[in-house]
Amino acid sequence: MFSLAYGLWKYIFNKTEFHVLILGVDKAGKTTLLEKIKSIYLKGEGLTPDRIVPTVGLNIGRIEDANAKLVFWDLGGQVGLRTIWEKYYQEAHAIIYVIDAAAASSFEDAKSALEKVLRHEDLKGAPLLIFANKQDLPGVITDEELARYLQLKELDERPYKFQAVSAYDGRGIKSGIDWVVEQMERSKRTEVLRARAGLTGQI
Ligand SMILES: Nc1nc2c(ncn2[C@@H]2O[C@H](COP(=O)(O)OP(=O)(O)OP(=O)(O)O)[C@@H](O)[C@H]2O)c(=O)[nH]1
Ligand SMILES: [Mg+2]
Repeated sequence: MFSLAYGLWKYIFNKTEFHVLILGVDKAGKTTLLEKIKSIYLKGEGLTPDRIVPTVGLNIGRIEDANAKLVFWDLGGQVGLRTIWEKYYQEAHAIIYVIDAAAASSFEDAKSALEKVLRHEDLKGAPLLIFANKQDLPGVITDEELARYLQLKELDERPYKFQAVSAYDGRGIKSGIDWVVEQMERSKRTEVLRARAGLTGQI
């Protein structure tokens, strides 16, 4: 009886856990964003930009919002480290792709790396949030301009959104996260990952 009641309690009150993969070329601002996300959602935790170094391994961040637990995986974007990205694809519910909107010289690299990500079978149907980062800098391009520049046909195969953000002042981050949570909650891919894990509401 107790286990039945406990099972029901867990079913009702346990929040779904989602895995969000943060990708993008080196210096796009992924780790700075992750630390800003932590400081927004965990009230005060999170490193300041001056303490962040280029990522070689994996940074993990965990937050909770009203309905969901989110686990962020932030990987290194240097060319030699991008082969590691695909090891995380199968388990990811969604992708946040970060672009330095102030560095026109990085756009081509960012575009071709994103094309490769979107072509990968293991990410089929995963919602994609594209952050046009560094909006606090002069001369940045907007999220709409970035969308026009990228023009990827692979985008049509999944829910996607462009969002202007700054990992320094935090603008745009919360509405981006709200969007990605909503997408993951209703995503067919979430059902597939859940079925694979063989657990209800536990992936
Ligand atoms: N002005 C400004 N600078 C930023 C912003 N986000 C990141 N930066 C700076 O951009 C540089 C790279 O930031 P990182 O967070 O290390 O970039 P990354 O994408 O994690 O880089 P890798 O780990 O090498 O892949 C650092 O000097 C950051 O302080 C932002 O929103 N505004
Ligand atoms: Mg990093």
